Amino acid sequence: MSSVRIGYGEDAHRLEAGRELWLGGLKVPDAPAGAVAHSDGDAVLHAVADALLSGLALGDIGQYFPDTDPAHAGLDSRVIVRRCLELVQQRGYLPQNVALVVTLDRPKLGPLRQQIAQSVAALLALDEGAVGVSFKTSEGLAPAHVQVRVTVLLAAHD
Ligand SMILES: Nc1ccn([C@@H]2O[C@H](COP(=O)(O)O)[C@@H](O)[C@H]2O)c(=O)n1
Ligand SMILES: C[C@@]1(CO)OP(=O)(O)OP(=O)(O)OC[C@H]1O
Repeated sequence: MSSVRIGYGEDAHRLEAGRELWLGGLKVPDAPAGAVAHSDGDAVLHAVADALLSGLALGDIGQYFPDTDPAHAGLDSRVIVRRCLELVQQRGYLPQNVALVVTLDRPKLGPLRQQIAQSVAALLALDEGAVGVSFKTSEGLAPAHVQVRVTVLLAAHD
């Protein structure tokens, strides 16, 4: 197998008023709506986890954490990322850097950029500078929707 691999993941959730919005392991303050999901609905962490798995062709998070399993109701998505990282490490690989893009109309996430980068970096044992975080609006095309796309570079370790 090659010594470097690229992983790609994405996730989307419908947003509904009265729910919490979690992104990258952080609860977004004053969010007008949060994700409708079986777990905590953290689309950043779900996309990161899928990117880790896809880099080594290990499937996707639904196979490891089925949304039909009541045991996963309200699940803290950091648990999903930790498990996926473990699977990658067991195969001799470590993430090198992550690039993630969140598409969300409201609220503005710019003030949370550093905290999200730090949180994702800590989960993956990376420096904050190895996690690039971009935000986009949908330009009003999908106001009740959060979408996240993530790439990750994996490299074989000794
Ligand atoms: N939830 C969001 C969405 C976007 N931003 C920032 O706004 C700028 C413009 O975004 P466009 O989609 O209009 O290109 C850009 O700098 C984003 O970082 C944000 O902070 N929060
Ligand atoms: C996380 C899981 C499991 O609780 O469910 P959801 O929170 O609904 O999220 P989704 O992005 O649809 O991923 C599937 C499942 O693995």
